[in-house]
Amino acid sequence: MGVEVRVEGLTKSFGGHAVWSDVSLTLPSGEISVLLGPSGTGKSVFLKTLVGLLKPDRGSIWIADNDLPRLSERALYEVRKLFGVLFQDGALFGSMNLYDNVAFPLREHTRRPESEIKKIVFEKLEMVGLVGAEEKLPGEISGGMRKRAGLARALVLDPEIILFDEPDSGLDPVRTAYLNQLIIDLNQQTGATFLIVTHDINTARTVPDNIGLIYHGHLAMFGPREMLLSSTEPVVRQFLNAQRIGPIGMAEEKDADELQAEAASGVELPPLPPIPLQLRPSDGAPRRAEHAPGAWCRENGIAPPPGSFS
Ligand SMILES: Nc1ncnc2c1ncn2[C@@H]1O[C@H](COP(=O)(O)OP(=O)(O)OP(=O)(O)O)[C@@H](O)[C@H]1O
Repeated sequence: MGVEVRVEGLTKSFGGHAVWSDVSLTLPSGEISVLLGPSGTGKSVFLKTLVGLLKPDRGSIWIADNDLPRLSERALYEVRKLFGVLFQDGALFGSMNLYDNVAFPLREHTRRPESEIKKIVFEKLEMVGLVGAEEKLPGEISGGMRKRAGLARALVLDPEIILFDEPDSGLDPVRTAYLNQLIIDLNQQTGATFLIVTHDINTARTVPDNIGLIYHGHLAMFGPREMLLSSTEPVVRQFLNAQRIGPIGMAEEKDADELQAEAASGVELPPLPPIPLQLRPSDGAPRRAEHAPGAWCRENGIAPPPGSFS
């Protein structure tokens, strides 16, 4: 029912260039965490490193008493079964219909009879609302349906940890809202630990229990949602409120001259917007890891922006 993932001092580079260094964070068991960051800061690399597709230069990824980068190939193969991954485009096989795509991990990794496979495939297709589309090829359905099919496939081995790489990319706002609700409902049903990489600020503000921000080769901040949504730390504040004013420039970090010019121009950031309530499961029940709205702010003596949690 979900496991904790503890990352300690993780560093990854390609050809001597560090993508990010010394990343430490804990994904609490059964909770939803979101990872944000400007394009190219290595969020996808982080997901691939977590699941063992890329090897870090340094650091640990602890799941119970297994340190993933130090496991043998054989042991890693077993631990990988704890993960379900939804890749950006759904990563479906174009020549297979949705049924066979979803059945694929079961046929590859288990010896279950076809009758049992059928039962599981239909259960997962039902969870993502795709019963009736099982005969379709990926090329015959919309992008949103492909994401849901990829999600059904990610769920098929009953993972304890689910990683989502930009589940909302290419979706319109309405489909994104439906997908976010589906993510909350799946978290409620499965109790798995979720990590979502997204660029969608509305998703980041309403879906997770925790938020992390990667910027300029390091983890700028990771913690409870209310901590980041009430933060006045310049990078966090700029990114989570989608502002141009702040340390993050068009392509990279602004230099000192640019920041000075910005300060001299007298333009100020607008006040922090109210912190919204977290999305709840469709049946209106409290989330598994629900913390009372405003509890983190109260416990830490932080006044939330006016109008929060209403
Ligand atoms: N296998 C690889 N070999 C060499 N460089 C790589 C490899 N994979 C990723 N990179 C580099 O690592 C950096 C981070 O890439 P990544 O795709 O993780 O960024 P991202 O934060 O997910 O970006 P986006 O938000 O645009 O999807 C990029 O500069 C990319 O070119």
